[in-house]
Amino acid sequence: METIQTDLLVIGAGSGGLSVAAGAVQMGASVVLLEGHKMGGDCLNYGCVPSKALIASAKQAWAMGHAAPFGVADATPAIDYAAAKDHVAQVIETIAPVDSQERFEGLGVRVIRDFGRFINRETVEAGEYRIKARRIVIATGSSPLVPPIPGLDTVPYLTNETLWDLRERPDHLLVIGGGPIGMEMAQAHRRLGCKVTVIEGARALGRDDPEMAAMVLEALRGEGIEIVEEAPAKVVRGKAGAIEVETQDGRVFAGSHLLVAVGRKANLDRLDLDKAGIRTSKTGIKVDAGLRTANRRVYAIGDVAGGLQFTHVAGYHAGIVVRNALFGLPAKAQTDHIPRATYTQPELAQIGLTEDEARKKHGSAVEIVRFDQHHNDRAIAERETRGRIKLLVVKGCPVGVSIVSHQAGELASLWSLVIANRLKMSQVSSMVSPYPTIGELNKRVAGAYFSPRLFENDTVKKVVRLVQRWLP
Ligand SMILES: Cc1cc2nc3c(=O)[nH]c(=O)nc-3n(C[C@H](O)[C@H](O)[C@H](O)COP(=O)(O)OP(=O)(O)OC[C@H]3O[C@@H](n4cnc5c(N)ncnc54)[C@H](O)[C@@H]3O)c2cc1C
Ligand SMILES: NC(=O)c1ccc[n+]([C@@H]2O[C@H](COP(=O)([O-])OP(=O)(O)OC[C@H]3O[C@@H](n4cnc5c(N)ncnc54)[C@H](O)[C@@H]3O)[C@@H](O)[C@H]2O)c1
Repeated sequence: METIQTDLLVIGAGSGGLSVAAGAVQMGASVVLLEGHKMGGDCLNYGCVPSKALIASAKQAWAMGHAAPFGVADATPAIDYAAAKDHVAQVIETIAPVDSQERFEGLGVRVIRDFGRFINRETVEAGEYRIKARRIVIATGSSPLVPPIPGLDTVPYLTNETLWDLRERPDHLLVIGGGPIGMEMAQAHRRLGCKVTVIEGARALGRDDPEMAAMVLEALRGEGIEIVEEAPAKVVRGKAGAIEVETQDGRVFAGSHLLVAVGRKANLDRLDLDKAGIRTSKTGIKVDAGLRTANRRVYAIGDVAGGLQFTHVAGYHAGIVVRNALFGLPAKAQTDHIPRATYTQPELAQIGLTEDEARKKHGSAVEIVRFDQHHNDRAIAERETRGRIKLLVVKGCPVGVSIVSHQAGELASLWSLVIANRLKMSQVSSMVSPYPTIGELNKRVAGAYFSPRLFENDTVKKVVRLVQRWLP
């Protein structure tokens, strides 16, 4: 067994771990990176990248069938599901070099392709190596949660780890779980010609503002997706090609394939965390605001830290840990300004607080401003008029923004900047957006905030009349 001494040991080469390793090594630290499975982790291999690639195929198919209003005859797309999966594989292959072992070794990181487990508070073993590190970052991510639904273990089912290898197009895809994974994959498959039924135990897109989620759900139902809510799956039965899901209210839904998308579980099992004095909760590793675990030498970031589970959050955590572990700076992870988007069409984005959360925190001080996308000229030109921005403002500063738009994810970044820097609405309204862009929506909602203050204000009117009298 070889013993290695290093400044920083990173366990897991996914979105979070790769960002820490790249940042730390380029700032002069010696870095060892462990990866037991695929470089790039969930996002590249089983998550964001393949899902967005399949959504892109589905969008092409949809556009072909809905071109007539633009003066281009509709065509029935000849969908080759296996070829769409080839597209998915090519997209992964194109991005993979950025996350590869070769690239990281080129940066000076020592990459070990094995699973790591703690043997004491400062040492981890991986295969033939024993690594002793000044600081350790756990970035082992999460895996699909497979719920203990009776019968599930007797039928073939898909998760986000196996869906990408499926070559035959499902006739009828049943999806258990109406969260982001379930809804994104439901629409992609519907547009690729499958029947789709989503079985959701509570409210579909339930983490989002109900008013905004309802707009997306209406659009998805309009495309022919059956979305059954308040119907927890109780029993699963059947065989390949003929699967049934019975819900708690006794209804039975039959389909050819089943996708299970009911959330995630943190990857803790292989780590032997008790040997390092690291504590866990139901959702993952317990960390403080600086992402430090109960063992002060060890940090946990990304999905395994049990909070928000997004690639950009793992990347943000990486920046916090680099500041803490390398420079000893007391950086803290905030959540106020973290955006998220679900890439259905229309997309659904949230930055900061939802209306419910804002009312709980700020009570009657919350002002709500809405601006609908059908007033946006570019949206009208592109026939993408479904959408709304809903802005929550407290004492002149935005505290939350919910967006439904075909470009909601693109519109979100501005509001992250605004909330992160506690900018005021007056500063947002000083921005000029090029015409005609969907981005004008951000400016127009700021305008909608000021309109009543300016146009329905007697004092303003008196001042204008007075000034006009004196002007030459
Ligand atoms: C279908 C799907 C779609 C998604 N879409 C989006 C999206 O559009 N936008 C977005 O922001 N997020 C999205 N996510 C979430 C995103 O993929 C995760 O939040 C992100 O990958 C988390 O990064 P991470 O570094 O914490 O973990 P991961 O990327 O999962 O990386 C963890 C790595 O650690 C390795 N590992 C585990 N245990 C050990 C061990 N003991 N030793 C060594 N290595 C180990 C694993 O093999 C893995 O490679 C999606 C997720 C799914 C499932
Ligand atoms: N666009 C994105 O950024 C994106 C896309 C996909 C996934 N993700 C990340 O991955 C995480 C996991 O996504 P997810 O959709 O699997 O999880 P989720 O926890 O967001 O949603 C799971 C849904 O399954 C339902 N459910 C649970 N048990 C059920 C049962 N027995 N029967 C019926 N419904 C049941 C829950 O009520 C919930 O609505 C997300 O929270 C997000 O962090 C992000």
